[in-house]
Amino acid sequence: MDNLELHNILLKNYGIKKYISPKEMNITDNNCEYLGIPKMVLMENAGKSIADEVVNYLVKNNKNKIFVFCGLGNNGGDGFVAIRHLIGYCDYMDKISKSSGFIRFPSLRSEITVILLGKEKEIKTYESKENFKILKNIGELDFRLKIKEMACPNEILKVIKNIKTEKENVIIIDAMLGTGIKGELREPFKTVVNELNNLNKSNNIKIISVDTETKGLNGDLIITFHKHKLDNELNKTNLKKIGIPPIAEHIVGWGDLKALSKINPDSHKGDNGKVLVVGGSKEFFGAPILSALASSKIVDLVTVASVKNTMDALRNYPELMGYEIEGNYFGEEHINEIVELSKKYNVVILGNGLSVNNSTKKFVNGFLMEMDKLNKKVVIDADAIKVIEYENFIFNENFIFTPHKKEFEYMGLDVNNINNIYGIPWSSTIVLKGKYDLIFNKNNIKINKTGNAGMTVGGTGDALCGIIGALFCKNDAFISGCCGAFINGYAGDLLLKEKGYYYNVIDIIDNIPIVLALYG
Ligand SMILES: NC(=O)C1=CN([C@@H]2O[C@H](COP(=O)(O)OP(=O)(O)OC[C@H]3O[C@@H](n4cnc5c(N)ncnc54)[C@H](O)[C@@H]3O)[C@@H](O)[C@H]2O)[C@H](O)CC1
Ligand SMILES: [K+]
Repeated sequence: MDNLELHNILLKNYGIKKYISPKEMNITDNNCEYLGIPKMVLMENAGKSIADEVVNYLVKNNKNKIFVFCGLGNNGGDGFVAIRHLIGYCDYMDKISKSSGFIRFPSLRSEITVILLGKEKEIKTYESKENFKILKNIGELDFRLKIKEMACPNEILKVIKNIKTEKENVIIIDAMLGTGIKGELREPFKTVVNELNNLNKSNNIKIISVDTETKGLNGDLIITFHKHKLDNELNKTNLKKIGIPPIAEHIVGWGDLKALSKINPDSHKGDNGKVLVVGGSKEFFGAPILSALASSKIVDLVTVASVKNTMDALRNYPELMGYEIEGNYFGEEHINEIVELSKKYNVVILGNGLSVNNSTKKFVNGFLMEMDKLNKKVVIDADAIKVIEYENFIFNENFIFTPHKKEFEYMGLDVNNINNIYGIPWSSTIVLKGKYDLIFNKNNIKINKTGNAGMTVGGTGDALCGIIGALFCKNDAFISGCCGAFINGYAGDLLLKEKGYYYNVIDIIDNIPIVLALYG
């Protein structure tokens, strides 16, 4: 069974998530674009679904004045689209004679007032800017559409005071903030939310929120998209599908890379990650160096702990540091010193070129026991996977395994006998390599399609570990596994375009910064 089939089978086992976090929604949104669905299309679908719901509300409750408070992000953009569709329900005549053969639409007899809480030039995204421009084009000619750009709380207070005096029935649409909110509410949003909450006491006013209620707002109805958001009260939320395919939540794309923690410009040496690579042996002295080179493209400090042969080879790489152990293989006698050494690093990458024998078996099992106690983040690859005694092994959430199919079977998990994968018991993250990489743990599963046949060249697994280990310094295991697989494969895809299949792992490693610059 290939990983694509396995993914489809396992997906059923994960079931459908009812809620989605803002971070997951953002990743999904961006991965829709990766799948080829423009954000503009999603915004159009979202805005139309708002308008349809508002019109229903209008007809049922005979409301006919609308005030839309819009933010500067895509929540505001949804608001702009909704207004355009609401105008589309308008007609120029108050009465429509039967003979004219017009179908009776719920006509909005009076105006729609749009309050942009800022200046047009402050609107953040392309799709939002474009939709605001369209509204201005319409507003110039259709006097029922009044557009105001306001940032000063006092000006806004005047508008809200006028709403208070309205005799007619009013709908207020909250398109201020959605899933992009960060931290405590800033002005002028804070004033608006407080005033709208006071306003909402009168029964001729109803408040409808786009996607989520702006923090602190207590409205009457929320129209949310694609999946329920954790903060929304379900009993006043209508869920609208806007054309996001389920796979958008399960494909690894640039949306995942955009969600990686960013380098802090004021950081000091070591703040952006320190990786310790524990691997190598008399025969296989190069593998840990490849892993370390890949990590060194992303983090500040990388040290290779290994045997003399590796140290000799390491001299050619001044960007890497070395820690030499006695003997030709890691053994029980090395556990304490490497545990001590590991305390200075954020992540340990274990296994590349370690060799499979009794000595390394004792080292790996004893060392991982200590890593579990220290809650240390470890990427476990290749020979380390082969020597772990799984029967009483603790798969904790700080471990990432990077097996190919054969190594996966060492873990007692045969892809052709998936029953023992169902109900995955562990918190650890697995990156199951293949034509399609599967990244999964007990909560999530994603599939990565970057990469090509040129990646069969030696060392690409070592490079993958290095990337994952580096990302793991500042990110959680699942997103590190996903992005590591994406970056490694995408680096290979760039080379395929440039050189055909004839590239090696050093070419891949050199391409890591290019992929991160493109999407990170
Ligand atoms: N996910 C989807 O499939 C779709 C989502 N859409 C809508 O997009 C918003 C999320 O848009 P985003 O631009 O990421 O964020 P917001 O518009 O919610 O807010 C960003 C905006 O707000 C400012 N801001 C952030 N924090 C604060 C704060 N504490 N106080 C004041 N201002 C704040 C920030 O500077 C930005 O200007 C989602 O909810 C949906 O409505 C798509 O349009 C349709 C598909
Ligand atoms: K909102």
